[in-house]
Amino acid sequence: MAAPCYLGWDFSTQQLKVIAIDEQLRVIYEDNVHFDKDLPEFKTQGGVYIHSDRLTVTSPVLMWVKALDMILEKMKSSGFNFSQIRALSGAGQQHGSVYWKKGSSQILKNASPELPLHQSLKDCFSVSDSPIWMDSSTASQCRELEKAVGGAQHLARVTGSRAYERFTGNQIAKIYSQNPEVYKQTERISLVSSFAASLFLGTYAPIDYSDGSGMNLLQIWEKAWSKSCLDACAPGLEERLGCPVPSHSVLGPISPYYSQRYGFSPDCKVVAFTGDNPASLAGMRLQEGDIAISLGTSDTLFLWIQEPTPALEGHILCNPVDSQTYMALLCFKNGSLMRERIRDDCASGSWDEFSKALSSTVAGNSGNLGFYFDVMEITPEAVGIHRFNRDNQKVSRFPKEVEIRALIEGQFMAKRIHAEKLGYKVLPRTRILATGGASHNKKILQVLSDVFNAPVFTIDTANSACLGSAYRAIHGLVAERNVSLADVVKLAPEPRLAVTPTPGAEELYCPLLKRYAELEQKVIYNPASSCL
Ligand SMILES: O=C(CO)[C@@H](O)[C@H](O)CF
Repeated sequence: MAAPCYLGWDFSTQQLKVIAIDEQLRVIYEDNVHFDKDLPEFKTQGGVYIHSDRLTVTSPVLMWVKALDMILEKMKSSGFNFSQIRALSGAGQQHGSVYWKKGSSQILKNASPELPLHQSLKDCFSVSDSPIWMDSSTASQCRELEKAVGGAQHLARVTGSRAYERFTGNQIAKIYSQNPEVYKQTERISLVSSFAASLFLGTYAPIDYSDGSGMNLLQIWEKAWSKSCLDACAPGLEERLGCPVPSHSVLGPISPYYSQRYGFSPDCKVVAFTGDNPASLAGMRLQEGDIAISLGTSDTLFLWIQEPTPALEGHILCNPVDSQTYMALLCFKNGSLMRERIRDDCASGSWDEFSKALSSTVAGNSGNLGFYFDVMEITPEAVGIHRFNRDNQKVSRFPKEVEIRALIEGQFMAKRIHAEKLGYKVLPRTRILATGGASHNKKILQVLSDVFNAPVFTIDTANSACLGSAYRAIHGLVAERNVSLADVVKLAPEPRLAVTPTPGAEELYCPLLKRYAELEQKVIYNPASSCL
């Protein structure tokens, strides 16, 4: 009898990934299909089409279907034993949407095991190029939605976010207004995550609460669609979306298509798919009070929050592993590219010199503060470089090592301030899980630890969404018995402790954080007086 295993899928922007883990959570198989390289017939760049208006960004839905066919064939020819899979779950890039044409439910249900799925489903989509998260062509729909429901702050309070161009409700509103006939021909609208789950289920899979929180349509407290938001986007939307479900739901057994074509056990369960960031929270095994910081091109914060306060920045989502709590997502666009530019200007392009500068300057930088936004920042909406001395006077430059510390302290103080604005509280048990390029630099992590007054652990999250999906596949089988995800994955490798806060850090940074928040109000982008 083959040892049971669990699959985790990640339908991300550039590739489809799969990971198989055994009962001891050891990875026994992983594979991927890279859209540009392995499916060149679709001619995508980075898995997407950037349209001539530079605002519209889409991906061909049949490419995602064909990638699944391809990866399953690769697994089959590698001799993978599909009959050992007890459950599977997955993730999809958030906010993207898939439009199923009238009659497709029957075609999906009766797909012949003699054919690859992409051949059976080739006429099933009323929109062949799905809008995805990189799209920013729906500014007018965002304004209309906020107006229809009582303003940006009210929309944030109800759905967890103000209106964002990439959010699905606004994308659906654009399709309805520009192609009413296409919308009429559409019997079901999925997110990328629930579309992927549908392929395994052989019928339309419901949207889960967590990924549904990225649509500007779901009431995150009641966990039900907001009628006023639905009506503001398009008529008859509720029946096209179906009812949302808890993210740990077992949706049903895998479609017979997979048993007949690949040898899956008919008892293999499909657990609701979710968004890539919620899946990463599961993969990083975040617990209440933890913060995950991905220090990448843009810096992303995931927070596990009990009592969130939705704000005009950042996003509050239903928590994918505990439907009584929430997760927050904060994106900071000026991340590693900003750090590299200052490294080049002030440390001759060397991280060693950059680190030495951090060691040679005191925590708190003698009261010097800086805001570094080479590109328009998301959190907050601001642009440019703004430096202030200890007396809050604007200055045009800092000595090189002061500039380096002002950048790093400023980036991390902004993260703490905006996390606390969303209701996050640094608790005695708070852990910071750092990942991404800069998480290999201990001097940078020491500043992070001091600003948050919390220990920093490093964790490799290359496949966190995939791994998190495999963890959620296991969790789905026991969630109804109130077993927490943490219990299910306690055998997983622990994050490694990297640094702890310097004694006295909290007393030093508390007043600085207050000053930083006040000065930030001065640098926020105001189109009327753009020359600050
Ligand atoms: O838009 C985002 C989150 O709000 C991105 O992180 C996408 O989920 C990436 F696929």
